[in-house]
Amino acid sequence: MRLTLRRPDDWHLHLRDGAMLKGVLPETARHFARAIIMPNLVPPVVRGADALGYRDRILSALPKGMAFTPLMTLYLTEETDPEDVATAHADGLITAVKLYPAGATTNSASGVRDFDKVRGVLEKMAEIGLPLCFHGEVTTPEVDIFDREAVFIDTVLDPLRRATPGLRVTMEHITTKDAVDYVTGADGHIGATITTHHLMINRNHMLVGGIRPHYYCLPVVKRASHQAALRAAAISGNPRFFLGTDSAPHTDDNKETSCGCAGVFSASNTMACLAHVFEEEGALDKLEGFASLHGPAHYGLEPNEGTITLERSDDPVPYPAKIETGAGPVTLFDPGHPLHWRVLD
Ligand SMILES: NC(=O)N[C@@H](CC(=O)O)C(=O)O
Ligand SMILES: [Zn+2]
Ligand SMILES: [Zn+2]
Repeated sequence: MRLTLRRPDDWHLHLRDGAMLKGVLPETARHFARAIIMPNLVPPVVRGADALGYRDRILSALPKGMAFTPLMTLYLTEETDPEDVATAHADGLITAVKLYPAGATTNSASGVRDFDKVRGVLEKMAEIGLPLCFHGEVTTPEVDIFDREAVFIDTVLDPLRRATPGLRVTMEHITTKDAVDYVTGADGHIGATITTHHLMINRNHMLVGGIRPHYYCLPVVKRASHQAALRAAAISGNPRFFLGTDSAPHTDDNKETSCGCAGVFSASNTMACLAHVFEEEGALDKLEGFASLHGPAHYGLEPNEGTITLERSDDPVPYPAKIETGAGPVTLFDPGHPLHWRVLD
């Protein structure tokens, strides 16, 4: 069986920099035409000039003959200048601004502690129609890590949206039924990305029978009922839900250790995984909307002209356990069962 789709985009991607960038970029560019590039480098991509430099480094790292458009973002800090953001937007340099609550995830130390301090930037963004992407978890020490997304919705997101009418928002890598329900029911311009791995695993996969560091990411995978809600949203055809892989490479050294980094690297086999999920759900006809159409519509862009074709075989399709990068080996997401789909060249 074959399935042809508009060429997909990845609306949440970490490419890092230097040797890691060189190693992981082809894995995404092989299947995806565009991606929203996360700005959580060290130091982060804060000003328009930083985004310009980073975009150049990405394009220089792209192997000859591959086509790929990085859609750049700025990392919101309490010092971000609304005018710098507006200029970067007017120059066509950035597609969104990314909000990390300080301390919520990998390289988020320069993020926002006091939301009043970014009010001016958010108002400017609402005025010029520039979307805000955010990592939606509170960092309050007393709040259980499995509850941090749901508490963020009630205590940060909803008040922030009410205080900034017209702000276009993307809730990144949603992991709960609470988020699905909020995004489904909210007024105004709102969308949510869902990762490949949150559709395929829940916390039992990470913790039963041994701890699997390559399944550890943030927001952490939740119980099976939340996974089911994410699957239902992904196959619903609701244009508010679309693919953001959150493919987030860390070297094996940094994952397989007593205090491992958060992040799942899934760029290479994401499309095979998604075909598996949508087939399992009897919803292969909804995959194109999720991976290729809803994201561009949310960001006000045209879908890609090109296509990719997926092919199903009865025999499992092999894929590498890890990729070698100049920064070290990076383990690829393994859903824990065979995959039968491949993207044809
Ligand atoms: N998702 C993750 O677990 N990690 C991401 C950061 C993020 O997207 O929160 C990373 O940069 O490694
Ligand atoms: Zn995040
Ligand atoms: Zn991410």
